[in-house]
Amino acid sequence: MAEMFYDDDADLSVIQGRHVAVLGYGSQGHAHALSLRDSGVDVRVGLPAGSKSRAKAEAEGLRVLEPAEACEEADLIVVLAPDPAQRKLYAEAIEPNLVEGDALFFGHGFNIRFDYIKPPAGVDVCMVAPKGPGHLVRREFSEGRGVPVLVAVEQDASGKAWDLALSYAKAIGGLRAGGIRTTFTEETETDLFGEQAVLCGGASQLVQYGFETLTEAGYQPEVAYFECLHELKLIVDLMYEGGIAKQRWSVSDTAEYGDYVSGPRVIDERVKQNMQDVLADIQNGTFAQRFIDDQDAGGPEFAEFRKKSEAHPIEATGRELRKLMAWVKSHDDDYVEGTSARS
Ligand SMILES: NC(=O)C1=CN([C@@H]2O[C@H](COP(=O)(O)OP(=O)(O)OC[C@H]3O[C@@H](n4cnc5c(N)ncnc54)[C@H](OP(=O)(O)O)[C@@H]3O)[C@@H](O)[C@H]2O)C=CC1
Ligand SMILES: CC[C@](O)(C(C)=O)C(=O)O
Ligand SMILES: [Mg+2]
Ligand SMILES: [Mg+2]
Repeated sequence: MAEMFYDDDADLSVIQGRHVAVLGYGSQGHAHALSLRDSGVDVRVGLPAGSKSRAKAEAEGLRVLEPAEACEEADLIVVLAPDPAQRKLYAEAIEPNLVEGDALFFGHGFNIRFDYIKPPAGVDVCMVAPKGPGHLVRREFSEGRGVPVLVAVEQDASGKAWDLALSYAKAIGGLRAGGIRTTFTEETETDLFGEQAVLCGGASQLVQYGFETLTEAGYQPEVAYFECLHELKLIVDLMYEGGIAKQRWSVSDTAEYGDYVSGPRVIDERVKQNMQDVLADIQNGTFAQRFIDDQDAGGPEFAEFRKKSEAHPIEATGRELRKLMAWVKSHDDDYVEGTSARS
């Protein structure tokens, strides 16, 4: 059984006694910076001079400094820039400003797990990794709820790193939903697996294949969109509330019987073998190497993938239909319809 932690297990005053630099103000960065601030923590944001995010952070009343300046002022640095940017950010802005007694925090273990960052002794190295997108981490916190977190200590130089990590997790609302004690390795490998095989890669491919199968058979794209994408949220909401059992409780017996007959036909044992192959590539570093090599070359493969996916016909159909459903709207003012890139 996992070791679980809730609000009563953590002392907020621990993180309230620190000076925090949040590096990056994107999906996770804005959520952590604003929720730490709202929890009474001294926060500054570190962003490069020409950063597009500067105006957003300043509009929220946050102090924004260059990353190196923010790190120099702080005794706790949380690295929430994109994973492939972290190695250079660490070498240029973080490492020169780390002193004994400081703490280095991450929202995901990628750079520690794959050895792109090697922190010095004398520094606590911790992770508070939300199990949800940053925009939801902030939305849930603001509404008095929270997104679960995985918490890990890689290096306990102070002897108090665990209490510090738990206090941080409480300050961003993670312990309202529950924190699980883990390791950087377990978090990194399971997170990469989940997003590739199930949550993002698996689900997106399933939806696109469903849409293609119906439209290529001559059915209307709008019907295919409602069936394969729009309704998926409503079905997943039931799973979120009560597991797969509750979803099966609510759908018709026809759907439930079809689920048992055709689910394993569509997602057969070869899919499980594919998942095992994906997991092996994560564990042996093949995926990390491919991603970082592409990013180091300016991301040509990434840009090609993104362009192809944005051009899939399901996106255009969905854009038109969502305009007609006033209640289906983006909660995020800075989201630009039709793009995967963050503005
Ligand atoms: N996205 C998510 O929901 C989740 C992310 N994580 C982890 O959190 C971390 C952050 O990911 P995510 O929030 O998606 O990142 P984003 O892509 O949203 O981060 C972009 C932000 O980082 C800034 N940035 C880019 N380069 C630098 C730099 N060199 N120095 C400082 N700031 C920089 C960007 O500035 P500009 O505006 O100028 O581009 C922007 O503010 C990663 O480790 C990720 O794996 C963990 C759980 C979920
Ligand atoms: C599912 C994708 C994720 O792992 C997340 C939101 O938890 C990410 O890296 O963004
Ligand atoms: Mg994740
Ligand atoms: Mg992830």
